Amino acid sequence: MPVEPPPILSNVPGSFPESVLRDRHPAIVARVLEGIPYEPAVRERLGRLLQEPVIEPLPADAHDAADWDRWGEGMYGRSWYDVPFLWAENFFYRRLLDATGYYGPGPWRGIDPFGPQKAADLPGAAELAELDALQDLQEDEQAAALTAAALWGNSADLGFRLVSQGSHRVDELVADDTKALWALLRGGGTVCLVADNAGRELLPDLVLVDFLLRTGRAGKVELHVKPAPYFVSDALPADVLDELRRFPPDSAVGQRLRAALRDGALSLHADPFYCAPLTFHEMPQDLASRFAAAELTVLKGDLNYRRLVGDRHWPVTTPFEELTGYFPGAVAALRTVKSDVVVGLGAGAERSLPASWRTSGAFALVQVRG
Ligand SMILES: O=P(O)(O)OC[C@@]1(O)O[C@H](CO)[C@@H](O)[C@@H]1O
Repeated sequence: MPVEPPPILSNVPGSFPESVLRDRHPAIVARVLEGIPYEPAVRERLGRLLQEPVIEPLPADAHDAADWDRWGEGMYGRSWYDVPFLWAENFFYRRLLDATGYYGPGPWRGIDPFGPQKAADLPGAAELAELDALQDLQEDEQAAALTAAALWGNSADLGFRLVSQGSHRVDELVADDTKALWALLRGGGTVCLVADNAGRELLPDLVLVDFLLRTGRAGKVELHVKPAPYFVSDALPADVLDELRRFPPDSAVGQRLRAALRDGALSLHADPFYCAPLTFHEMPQDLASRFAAAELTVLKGDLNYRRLVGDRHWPVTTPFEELTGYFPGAVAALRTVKSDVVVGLGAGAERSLPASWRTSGAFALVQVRG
């Protein structure tokens, strides 16, 4: 295991993490307030969260206050910019839920602050039809098309699109282990798909799940989603159901997915770990056992990648296999590059890439450790 470089903080002027805290978080709050007519007390709490000079802990009576006391040891009372970026982002979303009363006893309990944005981004008939049509292709062509669709779907996250102007199509793969990925998917065992965003990313993910089950490449699929609203568009169990309702009643894909949920070939999981400020190195035993038993675990998205390799200043040439050696079982990352952490590239690979390649969302990677 290579020597660990320091964690990424947000206090470097002009850096990507600084821009997330300074620009993206206020934009996220503004969009939440546009979408839901929250009462004045909620609006005030959200305003105060954005102005907070130093990080305040959760109220002592929050159901998970003890967890956050532990995870946040040494963080409270400091500037949001001076603590690890991964922790700061995670706690921002937890505090946003606290401010909106998501876990409270009042009327806003269980209301997804990002719900209106997610609803507006649900796929339309054209997108569904396009993916449905893939069934007519040869199997290996379907596999390739679905990998690409699941990959570029990841560039559609709503937090990213709030501040990004560019195109959301992936232009180039900076690492492409697609062949190795499919070589691992022949056995009919269990595949864990750790999903990322709802809407335009979850749709190809679901069609991919159907393909895996339909072709016998997976005997079972576990679809892992977030237990609570997180990073704006991250998928919750309710989002999976919303998405399934988008398939027309006569869609064979939709029918098969619903049947797979009913008979257990497809199962949903929403472990609290997925909203904790931790990396996969600290995953709970239940998840570790599931990943160990799976033929392959596919991690979708930028944040899962950061949690897989560690949100640190890794040189890009750090071998992916070494950093993921601790992961219990074979693992694949399918990710549009939308933050600074990238490993597993060849020496000099960066030279031909534009300066903004790590954060533009125009580049992607498929990396596998078998
Ligand atoms: O995990 P996802 O949805 O692919 O991306 C999440 C993201 O947009 O949010 C973080 C910055 O706030 C970055 O990790 C990344 O840019």
